[in-house]
Amino acid sequence: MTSAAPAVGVFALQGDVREHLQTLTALGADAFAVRRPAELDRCDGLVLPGGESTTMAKLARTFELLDPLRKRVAEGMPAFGTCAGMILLADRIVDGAVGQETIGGLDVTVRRNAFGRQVDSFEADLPFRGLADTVHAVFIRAPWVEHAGPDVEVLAEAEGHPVAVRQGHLLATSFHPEVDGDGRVHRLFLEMLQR
Ligand SMILES: NC(=O)CC[C@H](N)C(=O)O
Repeated sequence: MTSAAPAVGVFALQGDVREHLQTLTALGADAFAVRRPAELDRCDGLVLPGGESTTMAKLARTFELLDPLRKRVAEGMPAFGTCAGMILLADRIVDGAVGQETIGGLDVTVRRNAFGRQVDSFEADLPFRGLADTVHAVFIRAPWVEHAGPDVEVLAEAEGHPVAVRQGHLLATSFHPEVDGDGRVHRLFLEMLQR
C-alpha cells in the first residue's frame, strides 16, 4: 500500500471472522473486529463474513448495529460480503426466513442455500473477471444470485448462476475466499477502498 493502511472492519457478532482478519492483515490492512457502532465509525471499509445470515441480522438489530450499517453502506462505505455476508448485502432474498432483514444496497435477489442439500458444500476453481487465474472457491450452504439489476457486474459464475458480483462500492461472493484462498479477492476489495 502506498498510503496509510486502510481501516477495515470485520462484522464480528457471528461468522468466520478470524479468517477474514488474518487475510486482511496479511495484505497490509489495519483489520479489526466490529461489534459496536463506535467500531463501525472507524471503518474505511467493512467485511461481512460467512455464517448464518438470519442470526447475523438479528444480532445486528439487538446490538444496534443494523441501522448504522445500513446508513454507512447507503452513504458509500465499501463493503464486501461472503456467503451469509452476500445475503446481508442483498436487497432481496428468496427462501429467506420469515421477516429476515438485510442491510441491502446490492441490487440483487439472492437464493439462500441455493445449491441444494445434496451438495451442501463443494469446491470449484472458477474464472474470475479481473483476475488472471482461476479462484479456488469453497461453497458452504451457499446462496447464488437469482437476479441481478442492470448496474451489477457479474465477476464469477457456478452452475450457470452468478456467485461473485460487484456494484459500485459493494462486492459479494457466494463462496469463502477467506477459506483456503490466496488473498486475491480481498486485494480486489482493498483496491476498491483506494478509489
Ligand atoms: N456459509 C455460509 O455463510 C452459509 C450461509 C447460510 N446458508 C445463510 O443462509 O445464512
